[in-house]
Amino acid sequence: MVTAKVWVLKKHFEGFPKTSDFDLKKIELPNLKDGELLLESVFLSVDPYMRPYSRRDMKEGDIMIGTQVARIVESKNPAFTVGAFVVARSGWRTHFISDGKDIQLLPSSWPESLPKSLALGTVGMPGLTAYFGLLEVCKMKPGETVLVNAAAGAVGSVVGQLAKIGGCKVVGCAGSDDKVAYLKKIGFDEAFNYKTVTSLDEALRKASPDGYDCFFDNVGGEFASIAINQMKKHGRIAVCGAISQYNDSVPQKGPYVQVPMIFKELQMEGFLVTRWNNRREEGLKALLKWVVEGKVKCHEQVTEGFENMPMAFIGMLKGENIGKAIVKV
Ligand SMILES: NC(=O)C1=CN([C@@H]2O[C@H](COP(=O)(O)OP(=O)(O)OC[C@H]3O[C@@H](n4cnc5c(N)ncnc54)[C@H](OP(=O)(O)O)[C@@H]3O)[C@@H](O)[C@H]2O)C=CC1
Ligand SMILES: CCCCCCC/C=C/C=O
Repeated sequence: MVTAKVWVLKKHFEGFPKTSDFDLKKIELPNLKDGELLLESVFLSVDPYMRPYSRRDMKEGDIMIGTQVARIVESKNPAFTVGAFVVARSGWRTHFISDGKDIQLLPSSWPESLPKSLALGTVGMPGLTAYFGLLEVCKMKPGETVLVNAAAGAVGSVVGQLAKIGGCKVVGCAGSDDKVAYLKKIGFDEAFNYKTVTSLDEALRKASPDGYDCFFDNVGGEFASIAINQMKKHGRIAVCGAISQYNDSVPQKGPYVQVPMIFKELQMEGFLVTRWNNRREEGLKALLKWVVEGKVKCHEQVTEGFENMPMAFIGMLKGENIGKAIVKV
């Protein structure tokens, strides 16, 4: 008999999440039936989507949603061997049972030297978000200028590096000087701290006086309202996230997008990475290749200990992470 530790949503978040909104519980797992596997989480992901999705999909008392890299510790399913690593969407749990249908083995070409936690970041859902958002929504072309915010995070840092690989000029904004230094280190052409500039409008203009062809928006709100005015004619905006609004109790008011959209003839498209689930293999293969070749650099903010999951989640929402926020069990 195995005892799993799980984090449940004790109370729906009101405004910014608090550690008291979570409860740590223990669950006894039953013995395996034929066809089942017992898995042990090794790395867990904390992601912004957990904040809006908790309100949409969860009720109080549910186990927190989320993804992990897990090791198979027992198998009664001939398709899965003990010791193999998988990506699962089993929520905030140390151990769980699967029938093998809802898990994905790490690609067989995964190098032994590469941290398996990258399957939750650059070579996982956030990397795929950058890949499909840039290629399919922004439709970036060589020679164009790409703007990305939350640029030092899991998605943003990949967006900037893929745009460089694609022959673009890249401007990134982030919320600390350390993050700005990181962006320059990984090849962004221009980067600035949006929290310390005197005028966001001026900083965006200085970074690209001709404006922007593509805007990969992870933040929404006021930032997006200002940036939209600096799009070039026929520019494309990929509305990926709106993290500046996820913790609002009262919805933010405009300014509104219609006038710049009309006069600049912009395209603005929201998307979910799951739209390209049928091209997941293609995206992961490309991302893994770039990482192995050293063309895409990865950084992780690793919090040690399953008991620190809520703290890691809250820290990520506050902007404490450079690169992907991960919890190591
Ligand atoms: N559409 C889709 O399918 C997907 C969308 N997303 C979205 O992409 C965005 C980035 O996700 P991800 O890369 O995982 O997260 P990050 O690793 O970028 O972490 C979140 C970052 O957001 C920034 N941030 C937090 N609050 C604010 C705020 N009020 N204003 C501006 N910036 C803020 C912080 O960076 P800083 O210090 O720079 O402020 C923080 O580090 C999120 O909006 C997320 O919801 C993610 C995956 C899939
Ligand atoms: C458990 C994986 C779910 C991935 C969906 C991500 C969509 C994100 C939207 C905003 O953050």
